[in-house]
Amino acid sequence: MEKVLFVGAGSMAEAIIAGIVEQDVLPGKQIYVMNRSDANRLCDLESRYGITKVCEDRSFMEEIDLVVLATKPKDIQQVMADIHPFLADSTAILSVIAGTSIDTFEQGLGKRPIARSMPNTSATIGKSASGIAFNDEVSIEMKQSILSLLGAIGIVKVVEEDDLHVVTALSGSGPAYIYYLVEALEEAAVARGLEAHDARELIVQTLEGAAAMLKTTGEEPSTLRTNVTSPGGTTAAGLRALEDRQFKSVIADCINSAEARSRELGALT
Ligand SMILES: NC(=O)C1=CN([C@@H]2O[C@H](COP(=O)(O)OP(=O)(O)OC[C@H]3O[C@@H](n4cnc5c(N)ncnc54)[C@H](O)[C@@H]3O)[C@@H](O)[C@H]2O)C=CC1
Ligand SMILES: O=C(O)[C@@H]1CCC=N1
Repeated sequence: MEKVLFVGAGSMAEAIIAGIVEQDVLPGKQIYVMNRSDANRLCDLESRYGITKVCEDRSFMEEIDLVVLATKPKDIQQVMADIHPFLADSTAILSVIAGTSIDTFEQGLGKRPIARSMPNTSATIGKSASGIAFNDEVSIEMKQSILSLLGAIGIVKVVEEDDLHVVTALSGSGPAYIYYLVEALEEAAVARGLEAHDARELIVQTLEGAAAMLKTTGEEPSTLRTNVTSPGGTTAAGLRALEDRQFKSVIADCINSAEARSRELGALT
C-alpha cells in the first residue's frame, strides 16, 4: 500500500496519522488528507506529520490505494457522493466511522474492497484497541496491508461485522469511560484533602499497574481483585459501596446504551 487518503481531519484521523507516522508505516507525504473546511487544520497536520494536504484538486485520487473515511456518520453520504466519481475500481476503503455498515459503503461507493473498523484515540501513542470486519472483495494481500496499518497503531481483532457495534461501545468509546473514572477518583481524593497533582499521579500509576498486572500475570481480574481485598479491610468496604450502587448494572447500562446508539447511527446513514 503506497498512497492513503484520509477524508476527515478530526481527532480520530489525527490519532491514526500520528500512529502511522510515529511507527514509520508510511512516510507522511504518502498520506493525503482532505477536510470539509478549516484550511488551518490541514496546514497544522502538514507541519506536524508532513502529510500532503488536499484542497479542490481531485485528479490525484485515481492513484490512491486506500481511502480512510474518518468523518462523522451524518456526513458520509455527502463524502461518498464527493469522492466516488474519482476513485479507481481497485481503491479500497477503510472506515473508522461508528455505526455505518459495509452495505451502506457498497451502495455509495460501489462493490469494492471495504473494511469497517473501530479504533480508539490511543492510536496516537500506538495503543489503540481496534476491531475490524471486511467484505468479500478484500484480497488476502489487502487484508494483510490493512491489518498491518491498524496493527501499527495498536492491537486489532477481526470480528463479525455486527459485533462492531459492541466493540464501538467497549473499546471505541472505552477511553472516555476510563478518563471519567479518573475524574471521579480525583474529585473524591481532592474532596478528602489530597493535592490534585498527587492524586492524579497516584491514580494514573494505579491504572497502569493494574493493566500491567492483568497483562503480565495472565490472572483473572477477579483473582487479582481478591488478592487486594483483605477480609474486613478497606478494599472490601470500598467494593461494598460500589455493589450497593449496582456498579455492574451501571456499567452494563453504559455498554448497552453506547451499542444501541451505534446501531441508531448506522440506521441513520
Ligand atoms: N473520537 C473518537 O474517539 C473515535 C471516533 N471514531 C469515529 O471517527 C469518526 C470521526 O470522529 P472524530 O474524529 O472524533 O470527529 P471530528 O468531528 O473531530 O472530525 C470529523 C472531520 O470530518 C470533516 N468532514 C466533515 N464532512 C466532510 C466532508 N464532506 N469532506 C471532508 N471532510 C469532512 C470535518 O471537517 C471534521 O474535521 C466518527 O465517525 C467517529 O464515529 C471512531 C473511533 C473513536
Ligand atoms: O462517540 C462516538 O460516537 C465515537 C465512536 C467511538 C468513540 N467516539
